[in-house]
Amino acid sequence: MKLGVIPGDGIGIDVTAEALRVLDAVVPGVEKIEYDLGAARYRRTGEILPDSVLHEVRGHDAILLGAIGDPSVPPGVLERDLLLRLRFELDHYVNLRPAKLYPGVATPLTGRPEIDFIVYREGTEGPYTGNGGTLRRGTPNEVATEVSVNTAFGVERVVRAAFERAQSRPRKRLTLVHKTNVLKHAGGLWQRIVDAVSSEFPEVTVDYNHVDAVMIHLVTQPERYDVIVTDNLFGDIVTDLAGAICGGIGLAASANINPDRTAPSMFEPVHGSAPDIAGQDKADPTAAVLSVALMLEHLGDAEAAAKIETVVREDLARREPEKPGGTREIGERLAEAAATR
Ligand SMILES: NC(=O)C1=CN([C@@H]2O[C@H](COP(=O)(O)OP(=O)(O)OC[C@H]3O[C@@H](n4cnc5c(N)ncnc54)[C@H](O)[C@@H]3O)[C@@H](O)[C@H]2O)C=CC1
Ligand SMILES: CC(C)CC(=O)C(=O)O
Repeated sequence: MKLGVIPGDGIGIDVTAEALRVLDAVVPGVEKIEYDLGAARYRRTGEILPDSVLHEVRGHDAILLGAIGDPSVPPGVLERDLLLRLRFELDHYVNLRPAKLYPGVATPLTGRPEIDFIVYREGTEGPYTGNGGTLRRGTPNEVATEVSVNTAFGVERVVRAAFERAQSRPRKRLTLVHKTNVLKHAGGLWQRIVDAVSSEFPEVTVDYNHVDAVMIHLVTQPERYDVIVTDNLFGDIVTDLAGAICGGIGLAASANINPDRTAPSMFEPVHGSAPDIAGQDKADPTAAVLSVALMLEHLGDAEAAAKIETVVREDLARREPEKPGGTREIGERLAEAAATR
């Protein structure tokens, strides 16, 4: 396996080191090429993602990414031209984000809700494409537009992938999340495509929730969800809340998948670069470690993926909520447990 590694910025660097420690313990000998991309390179050279690097990255079996974004760089520059460019150029149209409450993990919700759902977030369209513009900038009459791009092709392929996943899960339930009561053009397209594709999956129960209602249901009845399919922006927001109810954003893993395998898929935690705790041994590396498990599963090594998930599950069950350990300590614990399994 040839792995491209982009630690990126802030805690991306901290958690990636621990994710690789665990990978090495489970699958020794993986060839890793590390890329110096992110704020440091940008400050030093002005480069964000040179075409030559993008070309090289394409040749890997998978990419492991930490996080992108740094306060020393104007907001969005690296996020758009590095992270989103990778997702778009490598056609990561499924952003798969599992939300699972592991036994023993404290949730801010009352009781012991059952939480085990997966979000299929469209990854190449929506309002993240940069379409739009500004008129009369800096004047009282300034106009700003941010266009949400939704193509029938792009929506259908992620909807189909979500149905296939729902079909394979015991509950076989798929929820479209959108805002069709207001966003009639894009929402209408999503709804029509879900309706059309549903006829191919008669065993899957389909329903629909407005995204604002999902914010309520995730807190009051998270067990109602099995597979959620939604657009790029709604999926980004829904999965931060999903992380928070499952014990914290430091546990939330994510996979940017190119299901057609025309380019490598990219695995990264849901969280960002967290400059407030970067370099302080405070970041929980578990999300990055679980992202490695998603990567191994995608690459066909289900046994190694299951081993990582088991080790994480056992560690979470034993962790003291007030003293989970530092970034390195958690990484070492997980790697040691994985190596001796
Ligand atoms: N995929 C990516 O690379 C993403 C990058 N970003 C970028 O990251 C930077 C910071 O963004 P924020 O909005 O602050 O989001 P963030 O996810 O970096 O941090 C939000 C809060 O969660 C905490 N947190 C995050 N990860 C944690 C971990 N592993 N362990 C413990 N606590 C953790 C942080 O300390 C902070 O209080 C920005 O530049 C943003 O654009 C944001 C989200 C995703
Ligand atoms: C471009 C990213 C900063 C957006 C984000 O939060 C994400 O997609 O995970």
